[in-house]
Formats: sequence, structure tokens, C-alpha cells
Amino acid sequence: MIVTIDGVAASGKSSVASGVARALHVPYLSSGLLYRAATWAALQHGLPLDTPEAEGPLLDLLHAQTQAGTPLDLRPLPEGNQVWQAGRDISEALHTAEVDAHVSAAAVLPGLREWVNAQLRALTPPFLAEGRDMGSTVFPHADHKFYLHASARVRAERRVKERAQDVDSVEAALKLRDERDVRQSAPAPDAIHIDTGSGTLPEIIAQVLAHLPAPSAT
Ligand SMILES: Nc1ncnc2c1ncn2[C@@H]1O[C@H](COP(=O)(O)OP(=O)(O)OP(=O)(O)O)[C@@H](O)[C@H]1O
Ligand SMILES: Nc1ccn([C@H]2C[C@H](O)[C@@H](COP(=O)(O)O)O2)c(=O)n1
Repeated sequence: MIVTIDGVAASGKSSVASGVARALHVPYLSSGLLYRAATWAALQHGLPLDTPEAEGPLLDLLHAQTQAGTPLDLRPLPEGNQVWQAGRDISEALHTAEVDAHVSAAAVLPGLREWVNAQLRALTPPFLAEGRDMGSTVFPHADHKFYLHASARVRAERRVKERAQDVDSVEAALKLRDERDVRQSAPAPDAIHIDTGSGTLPEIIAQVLAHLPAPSAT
């Protein structure tokens, strides 16, 4: 079984995916973390990301890391996905304002999208996949598809509880990222839409689970 959970930035995708995956006893995959990891790697190496010409050097870097035995390694742990590289957990570095500001530029590069999608499609179901285009493009034949949304204000208020930032600037940054990600963020036509602003996290997880078959007793 494949379940996809897509949605706008900070709509609760990874929190909901984690809760649902735990209830179903299956892994979940955070595709956004792979885009963030590639962005982080580019920033570390001083590679620009804001032109179509950025794609070649970025893909060269990712392939060189793989050849050297130090690839960006997504680990789909039930309590939260991690990315490791060269024996180091780099996950915390992927949720900074700097990565947030550049990740949309990286995510429009077609070669990077292929790099991410190939890694996800190589995995054997059952799993949940969360991101923007999991249900529309990467796994169009998924068994169950969800699309999460909430107002930019609600999302910003939640985000400032995780990061010491001003709510107005976080809201503006979220709106900007929504605009820049719009091309790959169109919901799959058969996705069930859920407003995560209208319930607590356990309530939203229960809403999703109500649409899914009960987990097999093992
Ligand atoms: N229904 C909810 N009620 C209250 N808080 C929530 C709810 N859903 C998510 N949150 C909180 O909102 C914040 C953002 O959630 P999360 O990181 O899961 O979103 P995301 O869509 O994966 O974000 P990003 O797009 O940045 O990867 C977290 O602090 C999370 O705990
Ligand atoms: N399937 C995906 C997942 C993510 N992205 C891009 C767009 C986001 O701005 C960025 C970070 O994702 P997030 O952590 O907010 O889920 O990655 C995408 O284009 N497609």
C-alpha cells in the first residue's frame, strides 16, 4: 500500500505522516528533506541555485558525493526522518531560515526533481510519502491520497513555536515559498483535502486514519 500526504509549507505534513505511519506500522518518507539536503549541500559548496544553469554543478556535486561513498542518505525513521552524510546526522541543519529561503529555487530544477523521485520510487511499499507532488506525479497510482492545507497565519503561529522568529516575517516567508512552489504543488485530482487548522494534531491524524483500512494485527 502507498499513501501520499501532500500540502503547502508547514501544513503539518510530516507530523501527520509520522502519526499515521506509526498507527499503520509502516515507514514514512519526507521528500522535502531530500530537496532540503540538496539545497544545504549546494550552500555548503557555495553553488548558486537561482538560475537554470545551477542544475549541472548541483547534480555533479550530488553524483560526486555518491561516487565518494558519502551520499545524502534519507533515513525514514518512524519518529522523524533524518538525513545523514559522511557519518553525520545533518537533519537539524536542514530546517534553517537559510535553507528555507533557497530550497524553492533548487526544487524547480528538473534534474534535481528526477534525483529525488528516483530515490523514492526505488523503495518497496508499503509506505507513506509526504511532500508536494507525491500523489500527483511521483506515485499517481497510490492507494490513498491526502492534501493538507491551513491559513498562512495558522501555519506561521505554529512554526514560531518551533523557531524563535517573528510571526509576521514567518507568515510572509511561508506565503513566498507557497508561491514559488506552486507549480509542483497542485493537488492530485483524487486527493482528500483536510484543513489542519481546524483540529489538533491527534484529531487530524484520526481524520486521515478514518479513510484508511485498519492496520493488520501483527
Ligand atoms: N493540527 C495541528 N494542530 C496543532 N499543531 C500542528 C498541527 N499540525 C501540525 N502542527 C504543528 O505545526 C508545525 C508544522 O508541522 P510540520 O513540520 O509537520 O509541517 P510540514 O508541512 O511537514 O512542514 P514543512 O513544509 O516545513 O516541511 C509543527 O510544529 C507541528 O507540530
Ligand atoms: N515533493 C516535494 C517536496 C518538497 N518540495 C520542495 C518545496 C519546498 O519548499 C521544499 C521543502 O519542503 P518541505 O520541507 O516544506 O516539505 O522542497 C517539492 O518541490 N516537492
